[in-house]
Amino acid sequence: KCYYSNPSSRSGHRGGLRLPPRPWQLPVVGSLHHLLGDLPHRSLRRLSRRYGCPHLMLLRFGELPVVVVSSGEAAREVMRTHDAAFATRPQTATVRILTKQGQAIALTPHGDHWRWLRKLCAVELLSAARVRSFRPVREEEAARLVGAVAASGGGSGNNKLVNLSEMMAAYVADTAVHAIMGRRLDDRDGFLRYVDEAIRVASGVTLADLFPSSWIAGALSWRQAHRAEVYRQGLFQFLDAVITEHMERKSQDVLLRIQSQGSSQFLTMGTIKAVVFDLFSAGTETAATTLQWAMAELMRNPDVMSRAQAEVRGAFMSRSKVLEEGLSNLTYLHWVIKETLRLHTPGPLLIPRECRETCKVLGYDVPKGAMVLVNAWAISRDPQSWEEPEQFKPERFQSDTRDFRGNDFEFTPFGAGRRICPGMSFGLANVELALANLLFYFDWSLPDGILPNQVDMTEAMGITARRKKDLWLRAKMCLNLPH
Ligand code: HEM
Repeated sequence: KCYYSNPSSRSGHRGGLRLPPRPWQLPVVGSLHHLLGDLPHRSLRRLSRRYGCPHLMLLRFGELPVVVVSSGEAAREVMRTHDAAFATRPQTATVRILTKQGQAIALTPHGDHWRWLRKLCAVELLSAARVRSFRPVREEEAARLVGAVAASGGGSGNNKLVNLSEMMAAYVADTAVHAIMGRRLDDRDGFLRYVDEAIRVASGVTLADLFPSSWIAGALSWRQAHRAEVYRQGLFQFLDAVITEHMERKSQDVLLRIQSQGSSQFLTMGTIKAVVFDLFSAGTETAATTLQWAMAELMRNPDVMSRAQAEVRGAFMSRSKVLEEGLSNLTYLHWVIKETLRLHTPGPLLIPRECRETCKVLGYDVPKGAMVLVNAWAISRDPQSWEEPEQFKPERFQSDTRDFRGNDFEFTPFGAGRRICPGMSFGLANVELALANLLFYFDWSLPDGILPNQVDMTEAMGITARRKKDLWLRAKMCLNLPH
């Protein structure tokens, strides 16, 4: 225990700063050993509880200071009170390689380029009017999802197991691409492989990031850098083909229209590709993950499934199909989605931020340059803020008016402040329509021999909280498909 700092020195004053408390550290690696063996958001919650750091905790990954935010109170300070000071993103070596040819939005530092693209999202790409205009695309893709489930085992009389995870991921990818580019991709599976790889590559931290002062670490990082470079080149070739074909068809796509008018210095061809991929990837993984957990929770909680299904069928039975304009009346389904986002926050640590200037948070100094991780997953399961936090109970929202739109800091699956997700309405519209359709047309059951409380809820290793195993279910069609 020779490296254990005694409790009184754990929130030390150093260089005139009152730093947040920290668990014991090892020389060189700092706090990294604390994260071994479990998912990052789970390890960080365990650490903050064990070492009595309920709000803020200071870690060190190699030489890099990392501040972890674990309470709604501290999240409010970071994403509202001092939002401007925390509105930039760390530029790791991998991020620099990935954004060499064009900066998009999610990983881009705070500044004019990012501000301009956010405005473009708010006004053009993801505005409420634009999201409404995608309705025919969503309805077409939701009908295809229902058709695909019926064809692969859910048709009447047929009751085969279907890989619902795979089908929902395909639906979400097709909807995002179809809406943004005007049609589906021929090579959707190739695209999904790039998204998968993007999340793995972008979340990688190299030795050079951990030990910026060491040339040896820099030299040893070449292999990771090379892998990121090869990935970037492959991705841009793929996007070249997609965008060239798109331009040849002269689609009136917003990004290309603005670029052809030369109305901004920021919108180079490299930026267009990067933004298109940012929107595809940010919109695909998160919404697919939400749908997969929602269906898994419904299977684990048959009473919730019955109530949600009764609501959807009651609302649409007379019209024999699900219509988007009726979705806003489905209060219970909306609670189911909220509860899914609370328990299974798709980005459990949001996207890392960086402190731009030393800043006082709840009496502690967060040093300039520190990476800041908001553990939104732990905060939305915090027993100080939520009753029975580990239980899936959509009814809690009957009396609890907290929402995920960035004003309730105990519940921020879309982040908050300047960096809040600009695709929230688009993502939710995709999730709601698909879920309503799946519950309307089919009765669902588990594979033989599996009881509701045995549904596997293991999360996969990584920075997103996706399911480790695909969800295989039996679908029995209850209503005829509309012609
Ligand atoms: C259920 C669906 C979704 C969830 C849970 C989600 C969640 C998030 C989160 C947690 C962040 C980081 C916020 C922060 O750092 O404070 C984010 C950022 C972002 N999201 Fe989403 N997202 C979803 C859907 C979408 C969709 C459909 C799109 C676009 C098509 C999108 C585009 C983006 C972009 C561009 C950013 C970066 C914003 C910036 O850095 O300024 N997201 N999202």
